[in-house]
Amino acid sequence: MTAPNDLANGRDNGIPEDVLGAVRRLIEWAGDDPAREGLADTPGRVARAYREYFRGYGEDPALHLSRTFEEVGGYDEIVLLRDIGFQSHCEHHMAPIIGKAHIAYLPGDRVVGISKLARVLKGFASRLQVQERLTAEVADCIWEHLQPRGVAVVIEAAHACMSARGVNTPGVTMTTSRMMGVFRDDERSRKEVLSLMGL
Ligand SMILES: Nc1nc2c(ncn2[C@@H]2O[C@H](COP(=O)(O)OP(=O)(O)OP(=O)(O)O)[C@@H](O)[C@H]2O)c(=O)[nH]1
Ligand SMILES: [Zn+2]
Repeated sequence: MTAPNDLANGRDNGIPEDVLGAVRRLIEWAGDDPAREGLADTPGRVARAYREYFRGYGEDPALHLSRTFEEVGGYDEIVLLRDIGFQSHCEHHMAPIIGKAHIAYLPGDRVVGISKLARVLKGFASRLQVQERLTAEVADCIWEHLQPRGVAVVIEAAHACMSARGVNTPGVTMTTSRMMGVFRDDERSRKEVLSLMGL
């Protein structure tokens, strides 16, 4: 049943009743009363939050790399976007993964607007993920669509499924990386990009 307040404000229009019902059932299963005043609008809020968390299923991150430009004054060194904060959700527990990414590439013929690298990250992060796949998907997408001479992606993140449950160990971060092209093949380039990342 749709909660009265949700009917009044109409914000749950378009959210399937079985989705609202599933959240109500989870609240009940956790031990609370989904009909009490403070929880009456919660299924709608959760459903809308899911739309935000998982908006990545509705987008193709590669499209962010379709607008490139050539005129960069002959610049042919590393381009690095450092400390890009992001959040995702682990596919095992649907718990938050919160961290930062460093994304670098060595341009070939074309460069991309720098915000687009963060958009690619957010697109893949807004899905159920494991950190290894997120890292690989971001690197592969840039490699394939920008055709640079090298790509380096390093992600450092904390997993709420480790800090807030299970092994209950806050303060742990996981680091993953994917190096492609010169950053994989050439030791000096790899060292340079890692040093620019502050690693
Ligand atoms: N490699 C990897 N593991 C992850 C990631 N996110 C969560 N995990 C782990 O996925 C594993 C799932 O293990 P299971 O034994 O199936 O689940 P569980 O019984 O809930 O495990 P615990 O978390 O140890 O309680 C756990 O060890 C998590 O820490 C990730 O991004 N990468
Ligand atoms: Zn997990």
